[in-house]
Amino acid sequence: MVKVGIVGGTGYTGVELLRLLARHPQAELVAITSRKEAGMPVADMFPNLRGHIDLRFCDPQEAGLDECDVVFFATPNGIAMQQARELLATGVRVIDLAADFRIQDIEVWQKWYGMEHACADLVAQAVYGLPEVNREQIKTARLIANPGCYPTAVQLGFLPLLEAGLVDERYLIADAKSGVSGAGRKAEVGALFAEAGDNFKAYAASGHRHLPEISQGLTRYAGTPVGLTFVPHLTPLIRGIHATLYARLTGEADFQALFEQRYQHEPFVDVLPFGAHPETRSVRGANTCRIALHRPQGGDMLVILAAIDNLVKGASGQAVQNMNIMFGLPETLGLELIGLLP
Ligand SMILES: NC(=O)C1=CN([C@@H]2O[C@H](COP(=O)(O)OP(=O)(O)OC[C@H]3O[C@@H](n4cnc5c(N)ncnc54)[C@H](OP(=O)(O)O)[C@@H]3O)[C@@H](O)[C@H]2O)C=CC1
Ligand SMILES: CC(=O)N[C@@H](CCC(=O)OP(=O)(O)O)C(=O)O
Repeated sequence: MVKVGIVGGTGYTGVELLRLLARHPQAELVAITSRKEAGMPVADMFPNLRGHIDLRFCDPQEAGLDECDVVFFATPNGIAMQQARELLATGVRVIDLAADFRIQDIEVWQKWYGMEHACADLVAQAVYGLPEVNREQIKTARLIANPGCYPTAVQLGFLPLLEAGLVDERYLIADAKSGVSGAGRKAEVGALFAEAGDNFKAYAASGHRHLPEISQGLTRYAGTPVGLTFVPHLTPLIRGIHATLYARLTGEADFQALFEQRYQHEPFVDVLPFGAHPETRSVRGANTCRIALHRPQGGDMLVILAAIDNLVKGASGQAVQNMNIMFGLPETLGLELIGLLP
């Protein structure tokens, strides 16, 4: 059994980790932290976990995290980087769901995240936890930078085209929409029902902190710097990300076959028939990314549609997928979930 600790058990990614790990046949939850709720039974806060988890939240300082095999940080940006070194030194493996270890260029990270990095040297050791590109490195990783939600959908959508060198990498467009749970569980006016319900808007159109993360990945797959326009939107959904991606073609190929072959052995990427429209509800609660291709009017633009659940393949499901790979477990263990439709 893999002994698991979770720092930040009361946020949306934290409770999603709990939902997945409670039923995971090889995971034993030993510590779940919350500073504000220390002492409270987990199932009192999250009634869906009644009968599945009988632990109480505990303070991070008293959690005994160094006795775990792996610790997930489901905390705001800037927390894992303060504790990772100590945990790694005691042999604990770390999976950070925040962005502390995602960007290799520390100056770029500091600019976008507005803080000084506490352990820049560890960033070089971290493996970016997108199994579809880094599976081999994840197997032996001690520190995983779990990808952001938008970056997961956008990178999986562009990946086969950039690897094949069939699009103009200077003018990529990612038009992405997220549900409100992407903003986390903290109280925020913009996430109130009366603000986000029955409304639709773009935000951070001039620059979102996921831009450097996505660009870093796409540049690697293309083998040359990419030009990306990324505009996120807030939709009145609770869960889900839908990305509409645009790329100008520079060569001809059977694009459908290209995507199907690239993802044929990937358990969590589903390439739909050409011309289909993936829906967020088809992946709600599932660790799946559904992708479909379109070529409007047979022109030279390829449109890729990608849908994920931001809390599952976009966060906690992917984190458990990474744990499975790190501990030599079947990659799909505890993750064979079907989307909740309707
Ligand atoms: N929501 C999403 O769709 C996605 C989120 N992420 C990332 O995952 C991380 C968690 O997100 P989310 O669950 O939405 O966040 P929330 O804001 O909902 O939850 C944050 C959790 O962290 C704990 N926490 C806050 N500050 C500290 C601290 N200083 N030390 C220890 N624990 C702390 C909180 O509990 P307490 O204050 O009681 O200790 C709480 O349990 C974030 O970095 C986010 O960017 C990544 C992909 C998708
Ligand atoms: C809808 C919404 O607000 N989404 C969040 C992104 C989700 C996320 O948590 O990503 P990180 O892990 O990289 O922080 C945002 O745009 O800030």
